[in-house]
Amino acid sequence: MPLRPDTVEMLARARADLRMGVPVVLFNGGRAALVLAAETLSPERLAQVQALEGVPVLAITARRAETLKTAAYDGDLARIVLPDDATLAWVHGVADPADDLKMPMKGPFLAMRDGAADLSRAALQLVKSARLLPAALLLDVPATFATDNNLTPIDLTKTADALTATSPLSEVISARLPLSVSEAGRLHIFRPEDGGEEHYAVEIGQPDRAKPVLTRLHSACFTGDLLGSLKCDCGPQLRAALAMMGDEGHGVLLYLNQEGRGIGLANKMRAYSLQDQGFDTVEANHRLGFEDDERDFLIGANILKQMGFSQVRLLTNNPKKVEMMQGAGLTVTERVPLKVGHTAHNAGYLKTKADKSGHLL
Ligand SMILES: Nc1nc2c(ncn2[C@@H]2O[C@H](COP(=O)(O)OP(=O)(O)OP(=O)(O)O)[C@@H](O)[C@H]2O)c(=O)[nH]1
Ligand SMILES: [Zn+2]
Repeated sequence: MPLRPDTVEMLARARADLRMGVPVVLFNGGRAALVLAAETLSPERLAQVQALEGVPVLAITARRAETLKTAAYDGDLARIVLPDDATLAWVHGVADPADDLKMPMKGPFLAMRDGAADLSRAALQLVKSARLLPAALLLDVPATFATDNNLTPIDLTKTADALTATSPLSEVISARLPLSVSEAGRLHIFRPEDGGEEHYAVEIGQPDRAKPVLTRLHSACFTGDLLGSLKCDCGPQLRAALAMMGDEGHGVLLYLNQEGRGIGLANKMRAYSLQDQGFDTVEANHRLGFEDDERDFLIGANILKQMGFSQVRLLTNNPKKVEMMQGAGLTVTERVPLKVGHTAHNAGYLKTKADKSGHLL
Protein backbone atom coordinates (compact mmCIF):
# COMPACT_ATOMS: atom_id res chain seq x y z
CA MET A 1 0.00 0.00 0.00
CA PRO A 2 1.41 3.43 -0.90
CA LEU A 3 2.08 5.92 1.89
CA ARG A 4 -0.31 8.40 0.33
CA PRO A 5 -3.78 8.25 2.03
CA ASP A 6 -6.46 6.45 0.00
CA THR A 7 -9.94 7.81 -0.69
CA VAL A 8 -11.51 6.44 2.50
CA GLU A 9 -8.72 7.92 4.58
CA MET A 10 -9.06 11.28 2.83
CA LEU A 11 -12.77 11.28 3.71
CA ALA A 12 -11.96 10.66 7.38
CA ARG A 13 -9.53 13.57 7.25
CA ALA A 14 -12.17 15.77 5.62
CA ARG A 15 -14.69 14.94 8.36
CA ALA A 16 -12.18 15.89 11.04
CA ASP A 17 -11.41 19.15 9.20
CA LEU A 18 -15.08 20.08 8.92
CA ARG A 19 -15.72 19.37 12.59
CA MET A 20 -12.96 21.84 13.46
CA GLY A 21 -14.27 24.46 11.05
CA VAL A 22 -11.50 23.93 8.47
CA PRO A 23 -12.64 24.03 4.84
CA VAL A 24 -12.18 21.15 2.42
CA VAL A 25 -12.31 21.17 -1.39
CA LEU A 26 -14.59 18.82 -3.35
CA PHE A 27 -13.84 18.03 -6.99
CA ASN A 28 -15.99 16.45 -9.65
CA GLY A 29 -14.92 16.36 -13.27
CA GLY A 30 -13.60 19.80 -14.08
CA ARG A 31 -15.31 21.57 -11.16
CA ALA A 32 -14.13 22.32 -7.63
CA ALA A 33 -15.90 23.82 -4.62
CA LEU A 34 -14.68 25.07 -1.30
CA VAL A 35 -16.85 23.54 1.46
CA LEU A 36 -17.38 24.63 5.06
CA ALA A 37 -19.82 23.18 7.58
CA ALA A 38 -22.34 25.87 8.59
CA GLU A 39 -22.27 24.70 12.19
CA THR A 40 -18.52 25.21 12.69
CA LEU A 41 -18.12 28.25 10.42
CA SER A 42 -16.22 31.10 12.08
CA PRO A 43 -16.85 34.80 11.37
CA GLU A 44 -13.28 35.10 10.02
CA ARG A 45 -13.68 32.26 7.54
CA LEU A 46 -17.10 33.52 6.46
CA ALA A 47 -15.52 36.93 5.75
CA GLN A 48 -12.74 35.22 3.77
CA VAL A 49 -15.25 33.29 1.67
CA GLN A 50 -17.22 36.50 1.03
CA ALA A 51 -14.01 38.24 -0.11
CA LEU A 52 -13.38 35.59 -2.77
CA GLU A 53 -14.77 35.80 -6.26
CA GLY A 54 -18.09 34.07 -6.99
CA VAL A 55 -21.44 33.50 -5.34
CA PRO A 56 -21.40 31.31 -2.21
CA VAL A 57 -24.40 29.03 -1.65
CA LEU A 58 -25.68 27.45 1.51
CA ALA A 59 -26.74 23.86 0.80
CA ILE A 60 -29.50 22.49 3.04
CA THR A 61 -31.54 19.29 2.88
CA ALA A 62 -35.07 19.23 1.45
CA ARG A 63 -36.30 18.53 5.00
CA ARG A 64 -34.81 21.79 6.29
CA ALA A 65 -35.97 23.64 3.16
CA GLU A 66 -39.52 22.47 3.86
CA THR A 67 -39.44 24.04 7.33
CA LEU A 68 -37.98 27.25 5.89
CA LYS A 69 -40.67 27.22 3.19
CA THR A 70 -38.15 27.42 0.39
CA ALA A 71 -38.18 25.34 -2.78
CA ALA A 72 -35.84 22.35 -3.02
CA TYR A 73 -35.25 22.57 -6.77
CA ASP A 74 -32.65 19.82 -6.61
CA GLY A 75 -35.16 17.34 -5.12
CA ASP A 76 -33.35 16.21 -2.01
CA LEU A 77 -31.66 19.54 -1.31
CA ALA A 78 -31.80 23.29 -1.83
CA ARG A 79 -28.93 25.62 -2.70
CA ILE A 80 -29.63 29.02 -1.16
CA VAL A 81 -27.70 31.96 -2.53
CA LEU A 82 -25.80 33.73 0.24
CA PRO A 83 -26.98 37.36 0.32
CA ASP A 84 -24.15 39.92 0.01
CA ASP A 85 -24.76 41.17 3.54
CA ALA A 86 -25.13 37.71 5.12
CA THR A 87 -23.77 37.46 8.65
CA LEU A 88 -22.76 34.40 10.63
CA ALA A 89 -26.08 34.71 12.50
CA TRP A 90 -27.88 34.48 9.13
CA VAL A 91 -25.98 31.29 8.22
CA HIS A 92 -26.68 29.75 11.62
CA GLY A 93 -30.33 30.81 11.42
CA VAL A 94 -30.75 28.87 8.17
CA ALA A 95 -28.85 25.83 9.41
CA ASP A 96 -30.16 25.61 12.96
CA PRO A 97 -33.86 25.50 13.85
CA ALA A 98 -33.26 26.54 17.48
CA ASP A 99 -34.77 29.98 17.01
CA ASP A 100 -37.26 29.18 14.21
CA LEU A 101 -40.19 29.92 16.47
CA LYS A 102 -38.70 33.16 17.79
CA MET A 103 -37.91 34.30 14.25
CA PRO A 104 -40.57 32.75 12.03
CA MET A 105 -39.93 35.21 9.19
CA LYS A 106 -36.54 33.91 8.01
CA GLY A 107 -36.00 34.61 4.34
CA PRO A 108 -37.14 35.21 1.68
CA PHE A 109 -34.52 32.94 0.20
CA LEU A 110 -33.22 32.82 -3.33
CA ALA A 111 -32.70 29.17 -4.22
CA MET A 112 -30.56 28.18 -7.23
CA ARG A 113 -32.29 26.28 -10.02
CA ASP A 114 -29.43 26.07 -12.51
CA GLY A 115 -26.19 24.17 -12.41
CA ALA A 116 -25.31 20.78 -10.99
CA ALA A 117 -26.02 19.95 -7.36
CA ASP A 118 -23.61 17.02 -7.04
CA LEU A 119 -20.97 18.91 -5.05
CA SER A 120 -23.63 20.28 -2.68
CA ARG A 121 -25.10 16.80 -2.25
CA ALA A 122 -21.69 15.33 -1.40
CA ALA A 123 -20.99 18.24 0.98
CA LEU A 124 -24.22 17.50 2.86
CA GLN A 125 -23.40 13.79 3.07
CA LEU A 126 -19.99 14.68 4.42
CA VAL A 127 -21.21 17.08 7.13
CA LYS A 128 -23.92 14.61 8.13
CA SER A 129 -21.36 11.84 8.48
CA ALA A 130 -19.28 14.23 10.61
CA ARG A 131 -22.37 14.38 12.90
CA LEU A 132 -22.80 18.11 12.24
CA LEU A 133 -25.96 19.96 11.28
CA PRO A 134 -26.75 19.16 7.65
CA ALA A 135 -25.90 22.53 6.11
CA ALA A 136 -22.79 23.46 4.15
CA LEU A 137 -21.43 26.62 2.60
CA LEU A 138 -20.00 26.12 -0.90
CA LEU A 139 -18.13 28.36 -3.30
CA ASP A 140 -16.81 27.42 -6.74
CA VAL A 141 -13.02 27.75 -6.76
CA PRO A 142 -10.21 27.02 -9.23
CA ALA A 143 -8.77 23.50 -9.26
CA THR A 144 -5.50 24.66 -7.67
CA PHE A 145 -7.28 26.11 -4.61
CA ALA A 146 -6.81 23.06 -2.36
CA THR A 147 -3.07 22.82 -2.99
CA ASP A 148 -2.56 26.59 -2.73
CA ASN A 149 -4.28 26.71 0.68
CA ASN A 150 -3.19 23.33 2.05
CA LEU A 151 -6.79 22.07 2.23
CA THR A 152 -7.94 18.44 2.09
CA PRO A 153 -8.99 17.64 -1.50
CA ILE A 154 -11.77 15.11 -2.09
CA ASP A 155 -12.19 13.82 -5.62
CA LEU A 156 -15.79 12.66 -5.99
CA THR A 157 -15.05 10.65 -9.10
CA LYS A 158 -13.12 8.34 -6.78
CA THR A 159 -14.98 8.73 -3.47
CA ALA A 160 -18.68 9.05 -4.32
CA ASP A 161 -19.36 5.40 -3.38
CA ALA A 162 -17.22 5.53 -0.23
CA LEU A 163 -19.27 8.50 1.01
CA THR A 164 -22.39 6.41 1.40
CA ALA A 165 -21.07 2.85 1.68
CA THR A 166 -21.10 0.86 4.92
CA SER A 167 -17.51 0.57 6.01
CA PRO A 168 -16.08 -2.92 6.54
CA LEU A 169 -15.32 -3.68 10.19
CA SER A 170 -12.84 -5.93 11.83
CA GLU A 171 -12.69 -7.34 15.31
CA VAL A 172 -10.00 -5.71 17.42
CA ILE A 173 -10.21 -7.82 20.57
CA SER A 174 -12.61 -9.81 22.69
CA ALA A 175 -12.33 -10.68 26.36
CA ARG A 176 -14.30 -12.43 29.07
CA LEU A 177 -16.64 -10.08 30.91
CA PRO A 178 -18.67 -11.61 33.73
CA LEU A 179 -21.98 -9.76 34.02
CA SER A 180 -24.70 -9.70 36.65
CA VAL A 181 -27.07 -11.40 34.15
CA SER A 182 -24.54 -14.09 33.27
CA GLU A 183 -21.03 -14.92 34.34
CA ALA A 184 -20.41 -16.25 30.85
CA GLY A 185 -20.22 -12.84 29.21
CA ARG A 186 -17.71 -11.78 26.53
CA LEU A 187 -17.26 -8.34 25.03
CA HIS A 188 -16.09 -8.00 21.41
CA ILE A 189 -14.87 -4.70 19.96
CA PHE A 190 -15.34 -4.01 16.24
CA ARG A 191 -13.57 -1.16 14.46
CA PRO A 192 -14.66 0.25 11.09
CA GLU A 193 -12.02 0.94 8.45
CA ASP A 194 -13.32 4.45 7.75
CA GLY A 195 -12.17 5.93 11.07
CA GLY A 196 -15.75 5.97 12.38
CA GLU A 197 -16.89 4.93 15.82
CA GLU A 198 -16.31 1.45 17.18
CA HIS A 199 -19.25 -0.86 17.87
CA TYR A 200 -19.54 -3.56 20.51
CA ALA A 201 -20.98 -7.07 20.73
CA VAL A 202 -21.86 -8.60 24.08
CA GLU A 203 -21.93 -12.37 23.71
CA ILE A 204 -23.67 -14.29 26.46
CA GLY A 205 -22.75 -17.96 26.82
CA GLN A 206 -21.63 -19.85 23.73
CA PRO A 207 -24.52 -19.61 21.29
CA ASP A 208 -24.69 -22.44 18.74
CA ARG A 209 -23.90 -20.85 15.36
CA ALA A 210 -26.11 -23.43 13.61
CA LYS A 211 -29.24 -22.33 15.49
CA PRO A 212 -31.16 -19.03 15.67
CA VAL A 213 -29.61 -16.84 18.36
CA LEU A 214 -31.51 -14.46 20.64
CA THR A 215 -30.28 -11.08 19.35
CA ARG A 216 -30.71 -7.43 20.18
CA LEU A 217 -29.48 -4.58 17.98
CA HIS A 218 -29.28 -1.74 20.45
CA SER A 219 -28.53 1.79 19.29
CA ALA A 220 -26.56 3.87 21.78
CA CYS A 221 -28.63 6.18 23.94
CA PHE A 222 -26.42 7.97 26.47
CA THR A 223 -29.43 9.62 28.09
CA GLY A 224 -31.51 6.46 28.41
CA ASP A 225 -28.85 3.76 28.81
CA LEU A 226 -26.64 5.62 31.29
CA LEU A 227 -28.60 8.45 32.84
CA GLY A 228 -31.95 6.72 33.25
CA SER A 229 -33.80 9.28 31.13
CA LEU A 230 -37.57 8.91 31.25
CA LYS A 231 -38.00 10.37 27.75
CA CYS A 232 -37.37 7.03 26.01
CA ASP A 233 -37.44 3.30 26.73
CA CYS A 234 -33.80 2.52 25.82
CA GLY A 235 -32.34 1.84 29.28
CA PRO A 236 -35.04 -0.65 30.33
CA GLN A 237 -34.84 -2.29 26.86
CA LEU A 238 -31.07 -2.70 27.19
CA ARG A 239 -31.30 -4.27 30.62
CA ALA A 240 -34.33 -6.44 29.76
CA ALA A 241 -32.59 -7.80 26.64
CA LEU A 242 -29.48 -8.73 28.62
CA ALA A 243 -31.63 -10.31 31.36
CA MET A 244 -33.47 -12.47 28.80
CA MET A 245 -30.16 -13.63 27.35
CA GLY A 246 -28.92 -14.41 30.84
CA ASP A 247 -32.06 -16.46 31.54
CA GLU A 248 -31.72 -18.41 28.27
CA GLY A 249 -28.02 -18.87 28.82
CA HIS A 250 -27.06 -17.39 25.46
CA GLY A 251 -27.56 -14.45 23.18
CA VAL A 252 -25.86 -11.55 21.43
CA LEU A 253 -26.43 -7.88 22.16
CA LEU A 254 -24.92 -5.49 19.66
CA TYR A 255 -24.29 -2.07 21.14
CA LEU A 256 -24.09 0.16 18.07
CA ASN A 257 -22.68 3.64 18.49
CA GLN A 258 -25.40 5.29 16.46
CA GLU A 259 -26.56 7.75 19.11
CA GLY A 260 -29.80 9.57 18.42
CA ARG A 261 -30.84 7.27 15.56
CA GLY A 262 -27.58 8.15 13.82
CA ILE A 263 -27.51 11.95 14.22
CA GLY A 264 -25.15 12.06 17.22
CA LEU A 265 -25.75 13.24 20.77
CA ALA A 266 -25.37 16.98 20.10
CA ASN A 267 -28.01 16.84 17.37
CA LYS A 268 -30.23 14.61 19.55
CA MET A 269 -30.11 17.29 22.23
CA ARG A 270 -31.02 19.87 19.57
CA ALA A 271 -33.98 17.61 18.77
CA TYR A 272 -34.90 17.42 22.47
CA SER A 273 -34.79 21.20 22.67
CA LEU A 274 -37.23 21.35 19.74
CA GLN A 275 -39.39 18.75 21.49
CA ASP A 276 -39.56 21.16 24.43
CA GLN A 277 -41.00 23.68 21.94
CA GLY A 278 -43.81 21.23 21.14
CA PHE A 279 -42.51 19.21 18.16
CA ASP A 280 -42.57 15.42 18.27
CA THR A 281 -39.50 13.21 17.78
CA VAL A 282 -40.00 12.87 14.00
CA GLU A 283 -40.84 16.55 13.40
CA ALA A 284 -37.79 17.59 15.41
CA ASN A 285 -35.47 15.49 13.23
CA HIS A 286 -37.05 16.95 10.09
CA ARG A 287 -36.75 20.54 11.28
CA LEU A 288 -33.05 19.92 11.87
CA GLY A 289 -32.78 18.69 8.28
CA PHE A 290 -32.45 14.99 9.07
CA GLU A 291 -34.60 12.03 8.09
CA ASP A 292 -36.52 10.28 10.93
CA ASP A 293 -33.84 7.62 11.12
CA GLU A 294 -30.29 8.11 9.86
CA ARG A 295 -28.90 4.82 11.13
CA ASP A 296 -27.00 2.42 8.92
CA PHE A 297 -28.62 -0.87 9.90
CA LEU A 298 -26.17 -2.89 7.80
CA ILE A 299 -23.47 -2.45 10.45
CA GLY A 300 -25.30 -4.78 12.84
CA ALA A 301 -25.88 -7.39 10.16
CA ASN A 302 -22.22 -7.31 9.14
CA ILE A 303 -21.05 -7.84 12.73
CA LEU A 304 -23.40 -10.77 13.24
CA LYS A 305 -22.20 -12.42 10.03
CA GLN A 306 -18.58 -11.94 11.05
CA MET A 307 -19.34 -13.60 14.36
CA GLY A 308 -20.65 -16.61 12.45
CA PHE A 309 -24.39 -16.12 12.92
CA SER A 310 -26.89 -16.52 10.09
CA GLN A 311 -30.20 -16.94 11.96
CA VAL A 312 -31.59 -14.67 14.67
CA ARG A 313 -34.53 -14.33 17.01
CA LEU A 314 -34.64 -10.57 17.00
CA LEU A 315 -35.65 -8.63 20.10
CA THR A 316 -37.34 -5.53 18.67
CA ASN A 317 -40.59 -3.64 18.15
CA ASN A 318 -39.24 -2.10 14.95
CA PRO A 319 -40.33 -3.97 11.78
CA LYS A 320 -37.70 -2.08 9.75
CA LYS A 321 -34.94 -3.84 11.69
CA VAL A 322 -36.47 -7.20 10.74
CA GLU A 323 -36.67 -6.18 7.07
CA MET A 324 -33.11 -4.91 7.09
CA MET A 325 -31.71 -8.07 8.63
CA GLN A 326 -33.48 -10.18 6.05
CA GLY A 327 -32.35 -7.84 3.26
CA ALA A 328 -28.79 -8.27 4.48
CA GLY A 329 -29.02 -12.06 4.18
CA LEU A 330 -29.75 -13.04 7.81
CA THR A 331 -32.77 -15.18 8.58
CA VAL A 332 -35.08 -13.74 11.24
CA THR A 333 -36.84 -16.85 12.52
CA GLU A 334 -38.83 -14.87 15.10
CA ARG A 335 -39.42 -11.28 16.19
CA VAL A 336 -39.41 -11.18 19.97
CA PRO A 337 -41.24 -8.08 21.32
CA LEU A 338 -39.42 -5.93 23.86
CA LYS A 339 -42.01 -3.85 25.68
CA VAL A 340 -40.56 -2.41 28.84
CA GLY A 341 -39.90 0.99 30.34
CA HIS A 342 -43.17 2.70 29.39
CA THR A 343 -43.64 5.83 31.52
CA ALA A 344 -45.89 8.87 31.52
CA HIS A 345 -42.94 10.86 30.13
CA ASN A 346 -42.35 8.66 27.09
CA ALA A 347 -45.96 7.77 26.20
CA GLY A 348 -46.10 10.50 23.52
CA TYR A 349 -42.70 9.50 22.13
CA LEU A 350 -43.72 5.84 21.85
CA LYS A 351 -47.05 6.77 20.27
CA THR A 352 -45.30 8.95 17.66
CA LYS A 353 -42.97 6.08 16.82
CA ALA A 354 -45.95 3.77 16.40
CA ASP A 355 -47.96 6.29 14.34
CA LYS A 356 -45.18 7.68 12.16
CA SER A 357 -42.30 5.20 12.13
CA GLY A 358 -44.22 1.92 12.14
CA HIS A 359 -43.08 0.65 15.54
CA LEU A 360 -45.32 -1.95 17.13
CA LEU A 361 -46.62 -0.76 20.49
N1 LIG B 1 -33.07 11.71 17.01
C1 LIG B 1 -33.62 11.19 18.12
N2 LIG B 1 -33.13 10.03 18.58
C2 LIG B 1 -33.70 9.51 19.67
C3 LIG B 1 -34.75 10.14 20.35
N3 LIG B 1 -35.08 9.37 21.42
C4 LIG B 1 -34.26 8.31 21.40
N4 LIG B 1 -33.43 8.37 20.35
C5 LIG B 1 -32.43 7.42 19.87
O1 LIG B 1 -33.15 6.36 19.25
C6 LIG B 1 -32.35 5.20 19.27
C7 LIG B 1 -33.21 4.05 19.76
O2 LIG B 1 -34.06 3.77 18.75
P1 LIG B 1 -35.57 3.34 18.96
O3 LIG B 1 -36.31 3.88 17.78
O4 LIG B 1 -36.04 3.66 20.33
O5 LIG B 1 -35.60 1.86 18.93
P2 LIG B 1 -35.30 0.97 17.76
O6 LIG B 1 -33.93 0.57 18.14
O7 LIG B 1 -35.50 1.56 16.41
O8 LIG B 1 -36.42 -0.12 17.90
P3 LIG B 1 -36.54 -1.22 19.02
O9 LIG B 1 -35.65 -2.33 18.56
O10 LIG B 1 -37.96 -1.62 19.01
O11 LIG B 1 -36.12 -0.61 20.32
C8 LIG B 1 -31.17 5.49 20.14
O12 LIG B 1 -30.05 5.75 19.30
C9 LIG B 1 -31.57 6.76 20.88
O13 LIG B 1 -30.46 7.56 21.20
C10 LIG B 1 -35.24 11.36 19.84
O14 LIG B 1 -36.18 11.97 20.32
N5 LIG B 1 -34.63 11.84 18.72
ZN1 LIG C 1 -33.18 6.39 24.43
